[in-house]
Amino acid sequence: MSSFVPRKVFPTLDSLPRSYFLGHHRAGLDKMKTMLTHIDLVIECRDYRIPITSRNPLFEESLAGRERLIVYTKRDLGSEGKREDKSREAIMQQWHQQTSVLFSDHRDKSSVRTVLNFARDHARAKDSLTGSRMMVVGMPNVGKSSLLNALRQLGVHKGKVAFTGAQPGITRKIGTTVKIIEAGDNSEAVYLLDTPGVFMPYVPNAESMLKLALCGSVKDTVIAPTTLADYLLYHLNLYNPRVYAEYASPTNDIMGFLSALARKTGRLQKGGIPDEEASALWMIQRWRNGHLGRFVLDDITAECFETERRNSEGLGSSFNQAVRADKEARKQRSKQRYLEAG
Ligand SMILES: Nc1nc2c(ncn2[C@@H]2O[C@H](COP(=O)(O)OP(=O)(O)OP(=O)(O)O)[C@@H](O)[C@H]2O)c(=O)[nH]1
Repeated sequence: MSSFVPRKVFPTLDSLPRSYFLGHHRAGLDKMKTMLTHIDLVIECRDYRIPITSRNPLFEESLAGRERLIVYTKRDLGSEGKREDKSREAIMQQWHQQTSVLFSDHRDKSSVRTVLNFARDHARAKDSLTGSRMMVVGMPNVGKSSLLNALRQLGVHKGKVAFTGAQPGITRKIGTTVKIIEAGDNSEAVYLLDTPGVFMPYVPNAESMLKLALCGSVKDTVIAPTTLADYLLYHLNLYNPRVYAEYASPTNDIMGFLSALARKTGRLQKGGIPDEEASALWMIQRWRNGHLGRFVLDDITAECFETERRNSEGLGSSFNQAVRADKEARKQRSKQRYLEAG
């Protein structure tokens, strides 16, 4: 153990796909824009484990002009309830001086109550006779529907209305508004609208794509599971290699690690050959469920958010290019279909 040296950087993988902007993402975003005039508050969810990488600049461009609350979801998966969490969260608060910021774990009533109270106060301040309408937005699989269900459960004591799931793309269309707060003495009812997750048209670099994939924002078929597992192993080693002590000694060798994991967990193919791909998927799932350490993948410093924001502003033309390329590809596909139909 004392001689083990974790990798300090992960190799750049230029061949990784860097787009995942699907048809229902575009359609969802277009619809959100048309509905914006009827919305009093946009609740934007970002993943606590990748607070910088899960920021989608499209929301800034498309949903500008509405008051926004940023909720960092899945806090339980990125924090261990230690003192460092407080200082990390203080920095994250500082990033958004003009915007309110909250942190949530959909199973933790006190954090859900904080979001509910914010919504109630916002509605009271607006003082509308017809109630207040809010919209929850965010990247795929960030936890929007889970938050909506938790708010409804706590606010009006009603069961789950929105489907949730471990893979992205469960919500495909904007649903109907759901009541999360009853009308009371001092305020009208509050309604919340669930929306489909929207991915960014073009991810600025390969490492960001790995982070988004690891946190479940893209389907598990987009990046090879062994590549993703290698990226996770790199982070596990930086965090604490002892976290996987029951499966293997500290190592930077992903295939050796996956073989050991396959043998320990019985993931073997015919002839007793370790099934590395199945083991990679299992390892990723373990981490996503909080069983292989709870930590944040992005660097959290006072400056890094601003640097990232400036960088993504510089990428404006790439975003537009990606959108144009996507439009062109769709045009070509429909032309092809038309020709095939004869
Ligand atoms: N541990 C933990 N898991 C969460 C939390 N919020 C959501 N999840 C899980 O994350 C997964 C995705 O949650 P959803 O609510 O379906 O995410 P979504 O943003 O609505 O997903 P899309 O339909 O793709 O837009 C599910 O497996 C949830 O159980 C959280 O606060 N903590």
